[in-house]
Amino acid sequence: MTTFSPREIVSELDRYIIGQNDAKRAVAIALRNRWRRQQLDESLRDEVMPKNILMIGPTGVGKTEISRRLAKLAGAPFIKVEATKFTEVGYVGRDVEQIIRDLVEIGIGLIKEKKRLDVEAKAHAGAEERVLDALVGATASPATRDSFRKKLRAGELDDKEIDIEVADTASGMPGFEIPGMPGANIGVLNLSDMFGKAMGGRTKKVRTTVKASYADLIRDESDKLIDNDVIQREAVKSVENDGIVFLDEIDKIANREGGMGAGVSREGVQRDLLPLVEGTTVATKYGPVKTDHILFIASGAFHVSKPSDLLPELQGRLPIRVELKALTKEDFRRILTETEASLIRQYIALMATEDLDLEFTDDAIDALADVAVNLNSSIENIGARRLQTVMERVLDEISFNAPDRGGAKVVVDSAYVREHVGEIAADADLSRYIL
Ligand SMILES: Nc1ncnc2c1ncn2[C@@H]1O[C@H](COP(=O)(O)OP(=O)(O)OP(=O)(O)O)[C@@H](O)[C@H]1O
Repeated sequence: MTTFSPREIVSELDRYIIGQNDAKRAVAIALRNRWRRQQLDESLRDEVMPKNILMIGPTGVGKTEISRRLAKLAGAPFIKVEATKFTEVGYVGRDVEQIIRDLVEIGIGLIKEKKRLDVEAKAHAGAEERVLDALVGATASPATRDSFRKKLRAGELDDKEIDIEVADTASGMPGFEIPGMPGANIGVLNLSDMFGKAMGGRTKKVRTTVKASYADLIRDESDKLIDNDVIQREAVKSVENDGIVFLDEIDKIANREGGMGAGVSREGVQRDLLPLVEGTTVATKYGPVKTDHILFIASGAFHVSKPSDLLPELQGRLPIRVELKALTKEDFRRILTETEASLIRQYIALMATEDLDLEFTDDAIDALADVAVNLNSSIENIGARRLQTVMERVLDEISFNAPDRGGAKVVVDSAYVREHVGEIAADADLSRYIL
């Protein structure tokens, strides 16, 4: 849980996402509200429901990115699901609960990672002992052990091969779901957990180098140091209080009449989703999870349908509406140059690994933005995603030949950009396939 103020949250998001201020503000307030709720007395705390958000805007303009970055900032479990997935043939109503089960798995991963960091030093020490066991045997004299320890720490034994025994994470009895009863695999999995523990878990022998063995051994040792029950309890709590569900393509299920052949009707999917958004309890293999305080961010372009086509109950549960704007050429320029992990920075860094000094002139950035905007308007508007395809094409040759050109400096200017994508971009039919 972050203690950032809404202003600080927005400025954090500004590092990665250009523009879209309304959406950033809305999610910043939602996140701050969670912190505020936690400060309340228990009795009032349960009454405060999250104000879920409906993001309206064309594809590729930052809806998912804003939500994902927000979750990262908050250390919150985050999941993105396409609402249309539930209209497919073969889905049954209660499948939507799987969203929450998946979110808990994500929560478990996050908490585990956090706990692993807490016990890292101890786990590293344990791993070192096991490497020494593998090198000199568990019965070697303390003096021998110490001399090997010195060499080990000096990195002199890094490439030596050893046999180690680590937990076989792929093992365990397979859990299976009973059709029509999602979550009914609980018993089976608990059994395998129980047997796993009673038998000390299944292990496998692997031959590896000293250096490479550490990752596995540290994971193994930290798993011994962290208590699974605590992780599960904390993960459920974190999902209940901090979880964020991003429901994409909500506009595609917004049609009220749409009875659709063999698939589940769109209104049916809305009805299935409603309890989750309103607050229900979902059975997971880690115990019941209440969805009352999970934040839902629904998103869609709403080109054809309107938010008012959603079921009234669902509309009421998505009270905050924000509109995201289509990106302009200037936005594209800024996305290329100003964001923390911009494509330009990524390519420069990647080429630097080949000792190639890559540079983009200002007019090259201009040309890249220009090509992307033109393609978006002539073929299909896919928003900032267009930059990826354009950049890939422009840099294809440089990227392919980089290993042969170590030490060189390559300057990409507007002429270079036009030379490499200009022709394709001008030919609408060709660009449909290539850019
Ligand atoms: N305003 C922006 N600033 C920086 N990068 C952006 C922006 N908008 C989109 N991008 C980049 O474009 C890609 C697609 O954006 P995103 O996933 O947020 O799309 P979206 O609006 O959620 O669309 P969809 O609903 O189709 O998923 C991401 O890699 C993201 O980093």
